[in-house]
Order: sequence, then structure tokens, then C-alpha cells
Amino acid sequence: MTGSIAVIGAGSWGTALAVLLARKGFLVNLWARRQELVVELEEVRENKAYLPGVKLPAGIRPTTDLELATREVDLVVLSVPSHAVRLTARQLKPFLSPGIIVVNTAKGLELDTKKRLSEVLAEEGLEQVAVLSGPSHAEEVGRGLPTTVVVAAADRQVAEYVQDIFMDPTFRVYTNPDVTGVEFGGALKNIIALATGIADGLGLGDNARAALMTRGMVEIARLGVALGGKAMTFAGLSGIGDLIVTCTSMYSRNRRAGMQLGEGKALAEILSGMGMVVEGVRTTAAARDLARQYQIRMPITEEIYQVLYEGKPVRECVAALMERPRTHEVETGIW
Ligand SMILES: NC(=O)C1=CN([C@@H]2O[C@H](COP(=O)(O)OP(=O)(O)OC[C@H]3O[C@@H](n4cnc5c(N)ncnc54)[C@H](O)[C@@H]3O)[C@@H](O)[C@H]2O)C=CC1
Ligand SMILES: O=C(CO)COP(=O)(O)O
Repeated sequence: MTGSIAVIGAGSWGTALAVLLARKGFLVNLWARRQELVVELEEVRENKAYLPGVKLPAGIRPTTDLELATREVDLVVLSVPSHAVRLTARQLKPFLSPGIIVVNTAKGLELDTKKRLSEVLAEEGLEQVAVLSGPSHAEEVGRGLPTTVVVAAADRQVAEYVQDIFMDPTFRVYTNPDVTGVEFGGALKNIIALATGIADGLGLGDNARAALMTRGMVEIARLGVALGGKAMTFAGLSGIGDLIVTCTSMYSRNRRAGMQLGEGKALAEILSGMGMVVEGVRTTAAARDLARQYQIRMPITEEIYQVLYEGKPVRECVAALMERPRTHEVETGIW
């Protein structure tokens, strides 16, 4: 395919998506905040800090200039961490041509407002927004390993336009009109990855991991459906699919952070050592606020909140979850 695309954000995910698109034949303007990173990308043709071992194809043009990055492109891909989405969108807006589609690839909720990121982008005046989500670690996409994702947009034509751009023999893209469900699945699974990481760090075993993933999905869907997502979306790639990969992959930063918490390391030390974004930390606080506001039961999220923000010893979470009053598995009564 031909054409040009702006990828905004040159961390792990932005770089991997730029590599995928450049291999497909697009010219990709890869925007990074820091000049040192642009120099390294140009000279070494590799993003050593964020995606080591993956060569950048010639079609990738790194830049710190947002105007240059977005000039005459066919699509804008936003790959900055969720806490940077609003400001980046605001800086981007003056350079966007009317009707240009912006695909958000970050997974999180805005901490102050508890909003989904597509809501943040709409508030910043971006008109055509799509969301790309699903089980897709940058390290594997960068190496061209088979990956499936979902593109959600309110407008079918927008979703299919983005689908065509990303679709590749190594990268299969499905569409879904349920933007709300796709965004909640992608954001909230990071909380459960922290939880399963903690369980793994504590050595609690395979049964505990499966329990957290399954009951974690229940509380993700509870909140997501209450706030307008479709139940079936949580059984899809952006729901259970991403939950599985994030709770089991050695590449997941959220899972690795959880493991270190389980091993007794302090959160601040873990985050500074990671050098990459651990989205689940902020998302836990946002989701816990939403759960309280809408009176949704999210016991795992509540425990993770107390560990992250109130210093609760991780071992105490086991009893807190296991010794709750008995309950049914499904909420709509079968008797
Ligand atoms: N790494 C992965 O495999 C995947 C990541 N994502 C999502 O993509 C988003 C970005 O993640 P990664 O690229 O992995 O993160 P990263 O930690 O690898 O890179 C983040 C990049 O954003 C830059 N950055 C940090 N603060 C910024 C700010 N205030 N303004 C502008 N740029 C800023 C950093 O300098 C860095 O280049 C996250 O929401 C993540 O959940 C989604 C799918 C896969
Ligand atoms: O969303 C991801 C994979 O689909 C990335 O997960 P981590 O942020 O935990 O690495």
C-alpha cells in the first residue's frame, strides 16, 4: 500500500506500529518528544530503549516536529501513554486537516475526569476517532509474529478505513462498533494483570491466576456494561483476548510490576526501574472511583487500589478476596 501516516509517540507501541506500517509500504512520520531519541532513531535505525532488536525500515522518518509529522498524511496514529493523550491531542489539533481520522492506541482512563480516551479526544475537538486495541505486545508485532486486534469506531466506514490500513498477513484486524466496550476492556485488563502478577510473585499458583483472570473479567464487564459497553465485546479480542495476553506474557509491564510487588518491592522503585509506562497504576485509581460512583462491585480492583495507594500488604489481599460472603457465579438468577 502507498500513502503516508503519522505515528505520534515513539515508545514501544508507536515504534512497533510504525515498523508494521512501513513494512506494508507506507511512509511513516514517527513523532518523538525528545530530540535525542530522534537522533538515535535516525542514526542507529533502532529504538534501543523501547523496542530493542527491531530494525527500522527506511520508510520511517523520525521527527520532533508535530506539524511536519502530520503534513499531508492519510491517517494519524496516537501512541502516547494515556496521561499524555489530552495534551498531545491539544498540540496536534491545529495541524490536523479536516476529516482526518485519528486512531488512539493507548489503553487507559483519564485519571482526573475518569473519561475514556476517545471522550478526551472528542473534547479536544478531534472529529473522527477510532480505537485500536487487543492482545498485541510491541515486542512480537515488531518481530512480525501473528497478531489479531480490533478497531472500534462509531462510524463503520471509519473502522473499515483503519482496518484496511493496518491489515497485514501478520496483523489481522477486526472491526467493532462498540467503542465504549473496547476501551473499557483495554484499560481495565491492566488492573487484573497487576493482580495476577502479584499472585505469581507470591507464588500462589495456577489456580489463583485463573481465578483472578476469570473473576477479573466479571468485574471488568460489570463496569463496562454499566457504562454503556456491550457484554459480547468483553468476550472478544479487546476483552478476554487482551486479558489473557497481559496476565500471562513475560512482555507485560503491568504483570511484571505486579510480580515485583508480590516479591515485596516498593511501587516507586518498580516504576522507576521499568522505564516504560505501567498504565494499570493510574487506571486502578480511576476505575475504583467509577466503581464507587456507580456502585459497581469490583473487589479485585479495590484490593489492588489499597495495595498501590494505601500500602496494604499484598498477602492480606488473599484473605480479603477469598473470605468474602458466599455468592452466585452468575448475577442473573438461574433458580
Ligand atoms: N507496549 C505495548 O506492547 C502496547 C502498548 N499499548 C499502549 O500504548 C500506550 C503507549 O505505550 P508504550 O508505547 O508501550 O509506552 P512506552 O513506555 O514504551 O513509551 C512511552 C512513550 O511516550 C513518551 N511519553 C511519555 N510521557 C509523555 C508525554 N507526557 N507526552 C508525550 N510523550 C510522552 C515516552 O517518552 C515514550 O517515548 C500505552 O497506553 C499502552 O498501554 C497498547 C498495546 C501494546
Ligand atoms: O496492552 C498490552 C498488550 O496488549 C500491553 O500490556 P502492558 O502495558 O502490560 O505491557
